[in-house]
Amino acid sequence: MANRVPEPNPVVLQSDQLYQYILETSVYPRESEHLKQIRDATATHPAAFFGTAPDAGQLMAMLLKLVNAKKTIEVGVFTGYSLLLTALTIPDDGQIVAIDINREAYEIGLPIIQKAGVEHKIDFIQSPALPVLDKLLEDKDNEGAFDFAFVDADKGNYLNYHERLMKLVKVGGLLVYDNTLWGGTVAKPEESVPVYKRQWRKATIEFSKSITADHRVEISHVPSGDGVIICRRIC
Ligand SMILES: C[S@@+](CC[C@H](N)C(=O)[O-])C[C@H]1O[C@@H](n2cnc3c(N)ncnc32)[C@H](O)[C@@H]1O
Ligand SMILES: O=c1cc(-c2ccc(O)cc2)oc2c(O)c(O)ccc12
Repeated sequence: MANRVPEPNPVVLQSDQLYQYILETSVYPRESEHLKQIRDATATHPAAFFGTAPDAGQLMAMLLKLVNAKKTIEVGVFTGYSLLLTALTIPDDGQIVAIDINREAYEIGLPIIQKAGVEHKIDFIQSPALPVLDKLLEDKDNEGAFDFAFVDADKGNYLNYHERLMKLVKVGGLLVYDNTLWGGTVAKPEESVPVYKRQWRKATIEFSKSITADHRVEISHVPSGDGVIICRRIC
């Protein structure tokens, strides 16, 4: 049913119809039943727009497969769309450290994650993410121990997350950041952007600039969903 409700085009594709075309021809037909259920369960949430865009999710699943990700970190879980897709994609003995300040939203998706039979792969930690990442780094065994990280939380902290994740993710591993086009506002004059969106717009532009200047990673900035920056750690 949720497939039939037009999704807002989070970015500046040529038209909403084009975004709908991508979803209906390439994304929804391949989306697992349990992921659909999480979208349905989230649809009436006042912050339903928080959920990772299904097209960006499909890209993420492809990346997880390409690097044979087994051990991952997720910062920003909400109701669990990106978390469930990660859990469905990594092997049965894979492991996800999933961090969010809000457990209430996670509990909306949790029964679906349980039905999907992948809860055993998830270590959900209710906390601000920075202290959790710092705690992980206190154990030297965690350095380079992760294959993949996905960040979809407070945009002002992306660079702080990046510095820590660069130590936790192995050379050759991927760090993926969501909302890097911030609804297309990054390319608009500040005055034309609603005031409430300006702070995250500025943080997003600064993050993007810093990542481009960071030669420890190869990057690709993809206009999928609300924009995704993919970083591959090279040293
Ligand atoms: C956009 S939502 C994540 C969406 C999720 N990836 C999905 O697919 O549904 C952002 C989440 O980040 C969480 N968050 C915000 N600030 C945080 C912080 N400092 N540490 C951990 N989580 C945080 C919020 O509680 C919220 O659930
Ligand atoms: O509208 C939003 C807002 C956020 C957001 C802002 C501040 C935080 O501390 C966490 C999250 O994230 C969003 C998001 O990830 C998305 O895909 C769409 C909209 C928003």
